Amino acid sequence: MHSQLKGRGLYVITDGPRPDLFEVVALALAGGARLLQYRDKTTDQARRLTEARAIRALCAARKVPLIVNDDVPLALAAGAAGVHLGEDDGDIAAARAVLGPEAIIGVSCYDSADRAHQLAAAGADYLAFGAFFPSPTKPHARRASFDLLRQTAALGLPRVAIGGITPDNGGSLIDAGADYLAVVSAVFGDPDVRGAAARFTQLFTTH
Ligand SMILES: Cc1ncc(COP(=O)(O)OP(=O)(O)O)c(N)n1
Ligand SMILES: Cc1ncsc1CCOP(=O)(O)O
Repeated sequence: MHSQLKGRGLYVITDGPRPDLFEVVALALAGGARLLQYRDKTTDQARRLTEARAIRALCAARKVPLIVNDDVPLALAAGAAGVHLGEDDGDIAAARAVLGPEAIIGVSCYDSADRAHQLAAAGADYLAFGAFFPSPTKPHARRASFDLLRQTAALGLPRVAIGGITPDNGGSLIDAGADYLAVVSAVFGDPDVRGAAARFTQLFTTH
């Protein structure tokens, strides 16, 4: 188990540019987020690097690992703790060769226990499953069942749940075995970002 992933908690994910990006990231961290992913699908590489570096500094102040979505070169250039890879984002060995043995490499397993087993054997540091609920951020995301969390417990890796997670439904995923709840809209779409993050954080004390 990667030393920076031993706990449980809220994993917040940004969703593209916004004028108050640094402010809302700081508020999510103040609300107790334990992992932060920089996710920006635009092609403005210069802005993406500037933002990722600034967010890395915010994360460092709270000792929260920064994960970059999709983009290994950006993760390296920004000094991020790691990268999140989906099925179109290259393999774990290639990312590890660039980012080094200490990097956190997380992977999307979608709705597949087989994929989770393969990627665990290939050296993934965490396994993400979902979407568990309809996602406002990614409405066409594949749907996953709660059983997947139970079926993959024996792999011994942190399991991340994603997709339409709210403070009201998140507890059920923790009860089913999720170590981290990955959230975009229910944190960054809430007018009270810090309060929303704190409600998720609180779930891990009651579940
Ligand atoms: C924690 C976490 N889980 C799943 C995803 C989705 O990754 P991917 O399948 O690559 O899809 P995009 O994020 O690229 O739309 C994620 N980013 N983070
Ligand atoms: C990136 C991603 N992959 C599956 S669902 C999702 C988006 C999650 O966002 P939200 O928390 O708003 O449903």
